[in-house]
Amino acid sequence: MIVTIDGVAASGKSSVAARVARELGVPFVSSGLLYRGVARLCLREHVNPDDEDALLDLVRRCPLDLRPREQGNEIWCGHQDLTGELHTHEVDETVSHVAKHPRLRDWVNEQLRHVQGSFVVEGRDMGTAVFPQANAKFYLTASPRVRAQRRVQERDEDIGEVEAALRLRDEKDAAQSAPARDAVLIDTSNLSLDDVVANVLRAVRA
Ligand SMILES: Nc1ncnc2c1ncn2[C@@H]1O[C@H](COP(=O)(O)OP(=O)(O)OP(=O)(O)O)[C@@H](O)[C@H]1O
Ligand SMILES: Nc1ccn([C@H]2C[C@H](O)[C@@H](COP(=O)(O)O)O2)c(=O)n1
Repeated sequence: MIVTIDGVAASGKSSVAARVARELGVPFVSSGLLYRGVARLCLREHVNPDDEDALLDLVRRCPLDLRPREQGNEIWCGHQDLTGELHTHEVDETVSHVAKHPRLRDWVNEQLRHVQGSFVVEGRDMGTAVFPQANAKFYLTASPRVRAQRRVQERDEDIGEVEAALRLRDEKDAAQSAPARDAVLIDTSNLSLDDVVANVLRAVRA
């Protein structure tokens, strides 16, 4: 069984996917971490994120390994665990540049399609481009203000700046972020995490 959870930035995709996967007893997979891993490598190796050929060369030289773990996914580059370096301001600013390239997206999608068995996967285009055959599809939204409020509880940042950055990332990611036609849309603005998880599980088990 494949369950896809797509949605806009900071809408709760990874928190919901992790909880739903735990309830279903299957792994959860975070596609955004692969894009974030490439952005991290770009910053480290001083590669231009707008140069697709250079990015493809980078992932050939420094292959990334996505490891689904119950407590969260990890991204490794050889013997180096990059996981702790993926949710920084710099990566947030770079990642949409990386994610706009079709051939780089093909590379990411190929890594994801190697995942075997049942799983819950989250991202932007999991229910559309990558796993159109999924058994259940969800698309999470929340107002930019609510998403910014949730983010500042995790990171000590200015709420206005966080909201502006989220709006900008939504715009940059819009091309690959349309909901699947058969996805259940959930506006989480006024729902707790428990409510969203319960709604998803109810629909999956129906
Ligand atoms: N329904 C909810 N109610 C309250 N807080 C929530 C809810 N959903 C998620 N959160 C909180 O909002 C924050 C962002 O959630 P999360 O990281 O899961 O979003 P995301 O969509 O995976 O983000 P990103 O796109 O940046 O990877 C987390 O602190 C999470 O605990
Ligand atoms: N399937 C995906 C997953 C992610 N992206 C891009 C867009 C985001 O800005 C970035 C980071 O993802 P997040 O951690 O916010 O889920 O990666 C994408 O284009 N397609």
